[in-house]
Amino acid sequence: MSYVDEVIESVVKKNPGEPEFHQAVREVLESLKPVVDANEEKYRKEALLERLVEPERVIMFRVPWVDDNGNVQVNKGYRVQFNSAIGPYKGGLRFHPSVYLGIIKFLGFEQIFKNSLTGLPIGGGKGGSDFDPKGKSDREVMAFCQSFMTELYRHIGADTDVPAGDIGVGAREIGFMFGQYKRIRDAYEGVLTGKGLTYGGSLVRTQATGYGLLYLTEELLKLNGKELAGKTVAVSGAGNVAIYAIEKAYQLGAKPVTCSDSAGWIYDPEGIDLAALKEIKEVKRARLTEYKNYRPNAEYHEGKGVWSVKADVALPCATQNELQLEDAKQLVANGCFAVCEGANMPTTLEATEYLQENGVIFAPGKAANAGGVATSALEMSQNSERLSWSFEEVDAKLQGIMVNICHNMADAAKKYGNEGNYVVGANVAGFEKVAEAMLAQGIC
Ligand SMILES: NC(=O)C1=CN([C@@H]2O[C@H](COP(=O)(O)OP(=O)(O)OC[C@H]3O[C@@H](n4cnc5c(N)ncnc54)[C@H](O)[C@@H]3O)[C@@H](O)[C@H]2O)C=CC1
Ligand SMILES: O=C(O)CCC(=O)C(=O)O
Repeated sequence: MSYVDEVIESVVKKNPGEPEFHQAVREVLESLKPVVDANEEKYRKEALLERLVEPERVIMFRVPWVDDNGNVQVNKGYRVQFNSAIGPYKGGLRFHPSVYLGIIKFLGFEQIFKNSLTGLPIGGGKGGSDFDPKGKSDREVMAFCQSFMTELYRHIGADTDVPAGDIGVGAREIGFMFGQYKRIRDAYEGVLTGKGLTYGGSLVRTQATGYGLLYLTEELLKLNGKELAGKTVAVSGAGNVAIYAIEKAYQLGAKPVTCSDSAGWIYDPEGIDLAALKEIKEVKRARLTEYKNYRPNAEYHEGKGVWSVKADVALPCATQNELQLEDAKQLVANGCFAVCEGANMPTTLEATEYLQENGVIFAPGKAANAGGVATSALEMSQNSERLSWSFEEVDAKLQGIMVNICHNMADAAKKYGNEGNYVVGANVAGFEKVAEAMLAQGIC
């Protein structure tokens, strides 16, 4: 059995009941085989892969809070500090009822390579809770966030671990958590990113993941002799990533025609009405059923279905494993030629393989959605130097980072004999820097 297969087998055995974590490890390690084979003796001697798949620290805690009816509620809280070889732990917090340890571990593991790909000094971490902000009042969300931070504060800091947002955690939640951290620690520091602009946030962070996804998509299409302008785009999700992916798609001359939430999806052949979408999701925090009030001619369907629409480019921006084999088959049958992941691991392994085998340009999330965390790192830099950069300055840096990621992953794929396989390219390019740093720092 190869070294990679041994480690995958041991991860499955030692981490029972965590299929998403197994999936993420399998996807990364299998694509690293050419690098691992070339360095097997050294890596085995240092147990490099065994250390890579084991988080440096896992923190799990109780989050008690009182709801508007005076009842005590209890949620689970997590922070997985996965790898600090190249910088302080960095990665978002997810508040969603589906959160359990396996989800946070898969996200933290992915974050190691994504953060490395940005070229910035940030390690990998992720956290969250099974708390569901949906349907809660602002007071309840604040009570929860304050309780969450009352435990988390002792494990994080501007130079140790810097959380940010993810599903269910946006500007409102970051604000409540920042306020509580400051109060407990009596320190005004860049301990979280995605902060409001009046208290240390960076311009462009709100838009960064969606914008970055489109910058990379445009560059990757160019690299493959195609262009984004004039193309029809299918987008899933209706949150932070999806909204700003749609916005930038329009700016680059493409036409996004779909979006979705966990209850249903919209097909608007005229192109998604961005102002309506922002009002429904960012202001009213309502369901997509409301979209028909703004655009009576658009279609609303319950359940899943975005990938059945005819589109040239697909951008999954909702959640893990939302694009499955059957969806991939439909996309290919409808002539889709590129899938770029805005969400983390939205495409299953089988669907990814099918897309690649059928000549679809496929950009994995750890490259394609790295613009969010990259801009978070730019927020950290601004906080350290007590300065704020202009929108244009941050946006230009973001664009440069995404173009670099695109070329680095393409070059790495080519170097290891897998030209055009951007899954291999992104994983190898992200891994090489982390591996070198881990080896240089000894057994730790
Ligand atoms: N916010 C960020 O900066 C980054 C987010 N991501 C990833 O992008 C994805 C979306 O995150 P955000 O837009 O930030 O979250 P969000 O909370 O703003 O929006 C999530 C969207 O996905 C939908 N969704 C969630 N679970 C779903 C399910 N089970 N079925 C169908 N739809 C579902 C929600 O209805 C919502 O529209 C996640 O995978 C996240 O990890 C990746 C990089 C950075
Ligand atoms: O901005 C950050 O620190 C993290 C963003 C994030 O959660 C992600 O890249 O998946």
